[in-house]
Amino acid sequence: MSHTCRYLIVLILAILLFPVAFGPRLFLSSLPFASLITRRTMSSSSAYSQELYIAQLAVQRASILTKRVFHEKAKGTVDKNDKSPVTIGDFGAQALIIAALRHNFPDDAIVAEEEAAQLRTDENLKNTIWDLVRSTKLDDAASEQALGGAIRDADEMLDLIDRGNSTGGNKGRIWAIDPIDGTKGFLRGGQYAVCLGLMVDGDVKVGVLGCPNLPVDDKAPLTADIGSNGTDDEGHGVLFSAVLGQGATSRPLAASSSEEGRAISMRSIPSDSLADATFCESVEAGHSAHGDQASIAQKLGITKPSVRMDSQAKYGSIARGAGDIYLRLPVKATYQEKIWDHAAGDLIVREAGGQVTDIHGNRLDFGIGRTLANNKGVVAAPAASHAKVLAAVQEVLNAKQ
Ligand SMILES: Nc1ncnc2c1ncn2[C@@H]1O[C@H](COP(=O)(O)O)[C@@H](OP(=O)(O)O)[C@H]1O
Ligand SMILES: [Mg+2]
Ligand SMILES: [Mg+2]
Ligand SMILES: [Mg+2]
Repeated sequence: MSHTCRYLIVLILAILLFPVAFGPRLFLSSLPFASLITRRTMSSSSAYSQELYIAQLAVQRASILTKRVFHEKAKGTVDKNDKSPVTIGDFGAQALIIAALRHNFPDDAIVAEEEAAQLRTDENLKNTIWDLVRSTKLDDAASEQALGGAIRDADEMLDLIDRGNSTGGNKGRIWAIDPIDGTKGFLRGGQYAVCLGLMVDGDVKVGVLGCPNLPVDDKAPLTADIGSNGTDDEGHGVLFSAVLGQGATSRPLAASSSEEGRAISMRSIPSDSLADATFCESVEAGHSAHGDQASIAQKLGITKPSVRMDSQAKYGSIARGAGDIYLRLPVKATYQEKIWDHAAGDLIVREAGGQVTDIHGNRLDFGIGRTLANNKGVVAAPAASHAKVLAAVQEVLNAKQ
């Protein structure tokens, strides 16, 4: 065999063996469809896998608490003169999530919606919440252990709730918590979400949404949901998750942590045929401008009526293709959206193939504090049609001026 021939054989062998030697991920990542492959493999060794695992368990545990609150309220066990049951759910869920984060990531900062001041002056309220918190556990002992187990006493619970007082910013690791998003939906037995996101240097890296009243089935048609008395059957309760660069998934909220999530993606609708699109918006007319949103839909040729639902369940729903567009146009020019109302949903939609901006076309800026002070409103749509939707938003808003 000639020298050149031997050289050629070695070269061919090296090319063939390269993927084996350096791992299939490296090989696959060089292929054009790599993002599709990595989207389906949120493996336990990927970046932020521990954060995702803990966030999912923490949201699952907090959702168990909120469901208990809903059903105890429905049975009339909460005194009418007491603080509202949603307040009980908010405080309890926030305490449980922060306990899990403090145990696992003690150096991380936390921005959470609620604070404990009210509880410190109301013994009755404090004890009601403490009763719920100390008795809410995950079924699986190992998972409960991973979250650090029980909170010591009611005073520690109050201190944990107040650990959510970070001012936020664009430095380091900061968790954003909305223990119950869509308070009004929760009270009506409609949609609500337990929301948790991790930002690193102002960029959302991990997002988890627990939606106890959404259908588990990703293909279930999106229906207006202003209240259904709290569904609590096998077919409801979904957990949406995303890690930056790794895609978005959904799985039953009641599933064990070992159950792999299903990859979800937004529906791809050609931007010239938006007539078939489904758009969703808040139930509350005070939270987004229904009139402007109807005009935008009309401009886009959308014929179906909007689907109104509370909370970040809207982000989850469009991310799995149950709807297509989420519009949240400001009612008052002075209102600043809160980071905990959007952090998880923004990432889940983007990782599912969507684009999320404000009404000016800017990405949501989570790095300037507890609010999205640099943004106005939200426009979320499949990436390919976002520009067209945004143009319609701006036409409608400009025509008002
Ligand atoms: N004027 C306003 N404009 C926009 N959002 C508002 C608002 N007043 C309250 N909100 C926010 O709207 C959230 C609910 O959103 P949605 O309308 O999509 O269900 C509330 O979250 P909470 O329910 O956690 O308080 C609250 O933070
Ligand atoms: Mg909220
Ligand atoms: Mg809330
Ligand atoms: Mg609130």
